[in-house]
Amino acid sequence: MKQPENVREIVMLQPDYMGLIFYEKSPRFVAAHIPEVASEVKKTGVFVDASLDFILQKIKLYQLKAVQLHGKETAEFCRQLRQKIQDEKVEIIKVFSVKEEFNFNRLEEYEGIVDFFLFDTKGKNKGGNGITFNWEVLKDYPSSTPFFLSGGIGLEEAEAVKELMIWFQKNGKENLLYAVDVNSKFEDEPGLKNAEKLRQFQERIRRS
Ligand SMILES: O=C(O)c1ccccc1N[C@@H]1O[C@H](COP(=O)(O)O)[C@@H](O)[C@H]1O
Repeated sequence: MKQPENVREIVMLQPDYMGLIFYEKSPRFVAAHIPEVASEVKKTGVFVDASLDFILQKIKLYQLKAVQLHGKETAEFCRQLRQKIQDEKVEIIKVFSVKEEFNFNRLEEYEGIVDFFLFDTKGKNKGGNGITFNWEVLKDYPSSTPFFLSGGIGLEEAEAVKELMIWFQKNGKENLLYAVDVNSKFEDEPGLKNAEKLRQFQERIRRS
């Protein structure tokens, strides 16, 4: 999200999280003022290999409730960030890019430091590539840290998302697939979300 009026419109849909991208090379880079949003909507800063100071500054300025680390941030970096924000209730979401396969051993050193993992598709850009990955790999997810599903999710993927949610429920892992992260497939232009498409998506994935 980056346009004030669009933020107001999308908040009405009561998303759990709302992403603000603080990566200058992104067409979604937040340069404008972002209006206050209801406290239930967690404003999430998306960063790519940013410095600790830069992240801390944005947390304060935008009252961020979560940070999404979308670069090559190490576990040690996440630990330092956690230490700096331990008095504020700011969640840390660490992103991993996936294509056909994924080595889940990579998560181990982040366990207990970050709140969530997020799986996005490996692509030519750091994020916002608009392409899905092979979600079958997630059925081998070995961790107890909940994760966000991301990467190229649009209205056409609603049924497949629901099937995956049901699979996790049926296999006693209902708390692991914690959230579904959508981005470019719901835009009229980069950074401008289409409220009607998002409403339809919510309706489709929430329908039991
Ligand atoms: O969207 C961007 O421009 C972006 C730039 C740098 C890092 C992350 C970015 N977006 C994140 O990418 C994923 C997937 O997006 P999409 O659905 O494939 O468009 C999502 O987490 C965005 O927050």
